[in-house]
Amino acid sequence: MRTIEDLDVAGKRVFVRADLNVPLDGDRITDDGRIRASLPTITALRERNARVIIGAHLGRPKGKVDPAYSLKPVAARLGELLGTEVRFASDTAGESAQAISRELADGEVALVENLRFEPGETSKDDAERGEFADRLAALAELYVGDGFGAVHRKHASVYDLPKRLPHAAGGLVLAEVNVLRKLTESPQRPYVVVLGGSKVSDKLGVIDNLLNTADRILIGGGMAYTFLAAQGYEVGASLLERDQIDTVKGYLRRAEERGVELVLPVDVVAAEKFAADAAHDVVDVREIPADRMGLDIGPASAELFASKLADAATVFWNGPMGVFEMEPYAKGTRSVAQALADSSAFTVVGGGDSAAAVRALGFDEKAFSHISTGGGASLEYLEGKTLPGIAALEE
Ligand SMILES: Nc1ncnc2c1ncn2[C@@H]1O[C@H](COP(=O)(O)OP(=O)(O)O)[C@@H](O)[C@H]1O
Ligand SMILES: O=C(OP(=O)(O)O)[C@H](O)COP(=O)(O)O
Repeated sequence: MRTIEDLDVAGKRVFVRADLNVPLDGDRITDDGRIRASLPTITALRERNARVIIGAHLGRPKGKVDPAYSLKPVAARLGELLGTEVRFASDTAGESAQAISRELADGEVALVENLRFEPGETSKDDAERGEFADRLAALAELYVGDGFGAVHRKHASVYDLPKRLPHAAGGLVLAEVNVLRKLTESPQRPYVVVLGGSKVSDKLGVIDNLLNTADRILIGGGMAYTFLAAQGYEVGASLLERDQIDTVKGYLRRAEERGVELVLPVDVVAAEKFAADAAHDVVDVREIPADRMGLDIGPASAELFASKLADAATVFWNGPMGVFEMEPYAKGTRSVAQALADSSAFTVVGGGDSAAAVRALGFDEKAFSHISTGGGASLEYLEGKTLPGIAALEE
């Protein structure tokens, strides 16, 4: 892949696709890790007198303008971290973005509004995505792909735009790929993968391939309930991908055939509703009440998972074990993070929320070998898949 050193950026408008998908509480950014991770590339471009136009997404607004998903607070935080004003365009590629891109001086920085406000960004239709990519291409002369957390998405700004402009990979994408490559080439064994979180339908598919590479897979978080249901347990009101139960039964079978240990929770924290102050109890997975939802793994599961991590030589972890944002459901995530922090294994934590969780729970980033900005992106990279956002940069 070309790097920014290979581009002549001075005086040019450079569109940087970053991943600034940070957790928010209202308009307050609760973890700015992804913004910080984007700084080195932006700074390197500014130092070389580029005019930097950043494009990114926030959440999943589904092709419609929704003020709750505005990137405006992100522009403000980015400006604070860079120590310079970040001009904010109130649209993605419309009048506001065009005017700002024309006015930008060398070394200045702008951020356009949430790219997912446009249906063309995420469309499955090549022509619709292409049309939006054309409009984005008109904002700049060069493209830098640096949004590692979104490189697994075949989206206009990730996949189609670099086909329209001379392009290079940013430092973050290069750094992430360098670390993750170690896990795909010859991971030290035992190699343990820990999966959790809430993007269950997105991430279930990776298990198929992980069964070829991992020695042990621990499944917690919202991911666990489809597995528990596949084993015949009632999961009450917990997160469940009902139409994936048969697929998951296949994973359970194949894991056994291949000698891969698939470890599921044995107890969970079952709450009356999705709230910090809801009534909640630890229950055995065989006894989840019909009107309760599992919002964390229980203490016996936390201990079991820690024991399954103790002898690991390599660990990849994506997805919190519970709703760590609410204190009553943070213990499982804390205990997995502690097991990784105590381990002498090569440990990689990936994902926007997983990275935010280890920081929010007070862990020193240095306790882990690498904290990746991408969850789904890392998982798909580990599967050995060609990721659209990387393939486009390699062309
Ligand atoms: N049992 C659960 N039920 C519902 N949500 C959960 C559960 N466990 C974890 N979560 C949620 O999963 C979210 C993170 O999932 P995901 O986006 O897949 O992870 P990442 O961003 O690290 O890739 C967190 O906001 C967390 O609250
Ligand atoms: O948060 C992200 O991924 P992650 O939760 O897998 O780490 C990325 O910004 C991609 O977002 P998406 O999964 O809505 O495409």
